[in-house]
Amino acid sequence: MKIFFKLGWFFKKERKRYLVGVTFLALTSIVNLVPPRILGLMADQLELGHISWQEYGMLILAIILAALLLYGFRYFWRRQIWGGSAELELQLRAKLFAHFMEMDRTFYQRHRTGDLMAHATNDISAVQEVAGEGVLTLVDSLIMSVSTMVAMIVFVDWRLTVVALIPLPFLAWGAWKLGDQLHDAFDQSQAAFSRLNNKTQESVSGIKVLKTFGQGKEDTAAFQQMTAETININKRVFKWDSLFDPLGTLLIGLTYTITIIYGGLLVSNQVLSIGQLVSFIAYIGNMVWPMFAIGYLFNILERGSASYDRVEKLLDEQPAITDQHANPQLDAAAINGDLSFHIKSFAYPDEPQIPVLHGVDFTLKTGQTLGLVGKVGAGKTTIIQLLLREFDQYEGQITLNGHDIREIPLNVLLRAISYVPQDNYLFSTSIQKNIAFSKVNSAEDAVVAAAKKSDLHNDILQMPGGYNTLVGENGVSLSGGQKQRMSIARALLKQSQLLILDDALSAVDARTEQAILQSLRQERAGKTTMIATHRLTSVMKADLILVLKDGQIVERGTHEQLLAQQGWYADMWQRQELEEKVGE
Ligand SMILES: Nc1ncnc2c1ncn2[C@@H]1O[C@H](COP(=O)(O)OP(=O)(O)OP(=O)(O)O)[C@@H](O)[C@H]1O
Repeated sequence: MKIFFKLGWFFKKERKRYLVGVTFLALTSIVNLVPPRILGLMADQLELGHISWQEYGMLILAIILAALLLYGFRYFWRRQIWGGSAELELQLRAKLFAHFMEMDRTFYQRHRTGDLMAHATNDISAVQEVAGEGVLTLVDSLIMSVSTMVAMIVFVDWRLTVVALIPLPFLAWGAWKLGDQLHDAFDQSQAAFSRLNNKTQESVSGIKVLKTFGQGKEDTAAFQQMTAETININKRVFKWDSLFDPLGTLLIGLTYTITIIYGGLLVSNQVLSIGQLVSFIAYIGNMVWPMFAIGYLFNILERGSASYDRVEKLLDEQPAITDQHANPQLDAAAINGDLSFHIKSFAYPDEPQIPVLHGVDFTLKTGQTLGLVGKVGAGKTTIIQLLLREFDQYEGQITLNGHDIREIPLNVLLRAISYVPQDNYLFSTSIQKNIAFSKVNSAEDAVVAAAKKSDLHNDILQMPGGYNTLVGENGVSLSGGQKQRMSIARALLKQSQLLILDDALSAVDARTEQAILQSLRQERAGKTTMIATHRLTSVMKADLILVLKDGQIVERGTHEQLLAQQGWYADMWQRQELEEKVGE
């Protein structure tokens, strides 16, 4: 029952809807008492043998009228209560999705995609059932059982009612015991479902890798094992359910037996008429559903409660990156490309004892280009991530136009930056929409211009539907180089103060790279650009090049200055030049 309190905020908000729904539900239960009473009256009249056709017709008419009323009442409560549960589903889903959007990347490192999907689907459905089926079952069974009991006492006999309903408390006891076990079992079952979801998601996403490594059989076996484990956990739920259902049947049977023995005795002693006994037996029929409903209700409520706890736990997680220190006065006009970066030390939150950056200091003026080079794992992407505010807990300060980036509202900061990451993501939609994603409602001309600047236009024209070709999961596959250039087109369309390319040209050939860099230089004149790369030709024209090693700047200068220093850069330059020549 706790779940009704947990969902108090929702029922309060939707109280009008639920009041109307519950009223019609109560009317339904009360009208349900009429047919058994009429049956009893008919039986009495038949026994006495003096029922007229007219009386008979009136009674049948009353039953038809009751049936029609029941139809109308059921329609109204269904509309209200099912509508309420759909509303809860909508609100919870919207809340969860907004939360997902707000969370930073550490949240996505803690929770896997399949797990989050399980929360957004299975758990929310279980909670939604509480507001629909749960409310219905609780109210209906309560009103129906109480009103039936009153009808049994008023229209038939209080002694028969007390004796016949003796088995009921045992059922309540069974349901209470069941509830205890179910909460725990459902919690484990939902967690197992999350794990299974994760496994499915990972296997489907990684299907190409699985197949190329010939791991299909092994993965299928691992999946089967996980499914078996999930089913075993679910069996605990079935076990408790299976123990309860036969108990209900047994106790109902007992009620009928008691009624026939004791009710028969009362009829033969002329305390009751045959008609009253017929009504009573029909009333027991009305009690069957509420009796079973207890177990069913506990099932819905415990399941909903376990799922709601899981959803709440997720919603309670706070993003580490917030606008807590933001100055709302700072808007896009306050930001330019003057960047200063002073990081004394930074470590990733999951490995706080290992500093990844130390003593990284540099400044860039609007319009300048920065090159970040260095070995794999040197810290290039980490520098970019700090600028994008993916992590905040560093010692030092990063400023844009003199404002600490933590004081710039996050949406203003991110709008001022175009970022081309190492791994590209394509949405399942057209090429046009994939490019225009960075600036929705862009004119077609602007999209084409961005594609031309990133040397993608001719490739697109050769695709079956041109700019309308579908890409992503449901569409054609693009080559690695095409994906990278699409990502660059996206970033260029945004025309922001700062453009960051993180190893964004690694999959294109040297000639294409130079063509793109050339158009970038024209496009980005007067704006700041950062290029992290392994290919030194990408940064040779940069105003400042930083060579990173183990999170520290080991060399800095222009291309010519670095060549003159005869260090890692000069060495790498020679090697890459040689490789190029050998390649040719
Ligand atoms: N999320 C993370 N949590 C913990 N450590 C991380 C995380 N991301 C990166 N690292 C570590 O930080 C160091 C710097 O990584 P980073 O990705 O910045 O290097 P990089 O120079 O961009 O490398 P690459 O050229 O391969 O892209 C590496 O040792 C890496 O293992």
